[in-house]
Amino acid sequence: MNPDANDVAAEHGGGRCPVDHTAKPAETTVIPSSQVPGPSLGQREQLAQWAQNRTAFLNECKRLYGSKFKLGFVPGVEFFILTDPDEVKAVFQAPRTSLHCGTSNGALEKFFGHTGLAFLDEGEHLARRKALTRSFKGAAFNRITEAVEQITVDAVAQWPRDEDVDMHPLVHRWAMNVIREVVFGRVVPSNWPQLLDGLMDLLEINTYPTAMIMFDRWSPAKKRLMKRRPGTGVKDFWRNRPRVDALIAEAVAERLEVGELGNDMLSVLLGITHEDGTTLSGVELRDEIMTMFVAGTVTTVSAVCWSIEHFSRDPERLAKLRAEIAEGSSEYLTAAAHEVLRKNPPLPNNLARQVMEPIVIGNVRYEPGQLLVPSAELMNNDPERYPEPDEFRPERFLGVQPGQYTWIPFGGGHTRCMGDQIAIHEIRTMLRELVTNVDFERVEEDPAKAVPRGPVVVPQRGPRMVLRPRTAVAAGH
Ligand code: HEM
Repeated sequence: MNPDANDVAAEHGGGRCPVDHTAKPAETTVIPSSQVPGPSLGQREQLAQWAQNRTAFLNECKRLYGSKFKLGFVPGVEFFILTDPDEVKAVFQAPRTSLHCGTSNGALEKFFGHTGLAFLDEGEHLARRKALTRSFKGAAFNRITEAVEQITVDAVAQWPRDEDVDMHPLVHRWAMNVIREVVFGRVVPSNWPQLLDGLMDLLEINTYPTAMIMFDRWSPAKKRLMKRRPGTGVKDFWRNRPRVDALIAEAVAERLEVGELGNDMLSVLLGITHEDGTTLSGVELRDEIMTMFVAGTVTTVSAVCWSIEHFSRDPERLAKLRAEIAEGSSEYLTAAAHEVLRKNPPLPNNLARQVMEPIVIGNVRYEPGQLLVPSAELMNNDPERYPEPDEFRPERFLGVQPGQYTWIPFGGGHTRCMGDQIAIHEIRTMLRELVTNVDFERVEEDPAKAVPRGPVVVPQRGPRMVLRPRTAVAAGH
């Protein structure tokens, strides 16, 4: 039996805990998930509303139905959107056998295959994640964060000045170079320029609505048909994927020849053995490497682009950020990174967990096959927690750590983003380098609309900017 909290407090010489832990929790009636409210609109209409203005649709559902509601915009799939921090915590802490994460990542299968970390569950996920931790923490983390500084200085120095540019591809190439460091470390493959171009071409599919369709699962006949259909990006995707696969295989073969192993991800992957003693296959290596190049870039790029969007529209806060940086402090910079991830979580509603065995969360019993979705978008923008949530206001996070179950851009539990600290470092480093060296001149007056780009949400058209060089005096050199 667990010791009573009061006994523990007394044993450690503390006063009595003000909460009576012996009190029985109030009886709650467990209801079946069929009783969770939700719009009575048909599937097509829900999908149309989601596609037309997802944020408004979700906010309206929350207003009408409360902190959790049911949506059914995909035939045969019931989504339960959750926004109560206790219920979100219960989802993140649920046993691995009750809720699966991997099985609900189908739309990304076309990039990652299904043997990478994001697709694994239960024991396989645990083992892979444990092995990979060495390439994210400790000495590896220090190596990566040091490299991010140089990669960022080099990138910003090369970005065009005094011309109208779309920031997205520039930021994306920079983020790819960071993940190159995570994956390959100091032994950069000799085909990296080709691999970088191939990855950028492959991810162009994210600019089409097709990106979130599971077209990998189409029949060969449908694949042939869709390849001929213009404006879907599918043909180019299928042309680019084997090219990228071959370049990754070449890079792996080169590493095996060089034989140098360290704490980079490829080294760690090459050292993994399955229970039967076999090492990871070429497909498994590819899937894991692709997981990093997709999961670790599209998200960070979204956050950096939103940071540029917000600061380019807010001269006062930009001046405040610059003043702080000039003083050698970084509290406001960190608060800005937290705020951008609050206001514009790159993955607004992508934390789906599939119910594998009946589970009670809150007062609801969910059934196998249903999808539980903690909504980062709704939670991070709750006006009771974050007054005037539409305002970009880094001050909210000055001296305040974001809550583990109320600020969830990185998800949570055993599948919480592995690159969260790297991502925060990237956002901070890029923001600092940019605001120190350039002035932003907006090409478009109006605030950028939030538009989907594959799994993430980004500012429409980039944002587009003219980067004006700051004079040495203005930059504080
Ligand atoms: C702002 C940037 C980023 C955001 C918002 C973000 C967000 C997320 C989210 C929401 C998840 C799913 C978490 C869950 O299911 O609970 C995830 C998973 C993951 N992310 Fe990130 N991510 C970012 C950057 C990165 C970076 C830079 C890397 C790699 C260096 C990375 C690697 C991963 C991996 C490997 C997973 C799968 C974890 C697992 O299944 O165990 N992410 N990320």
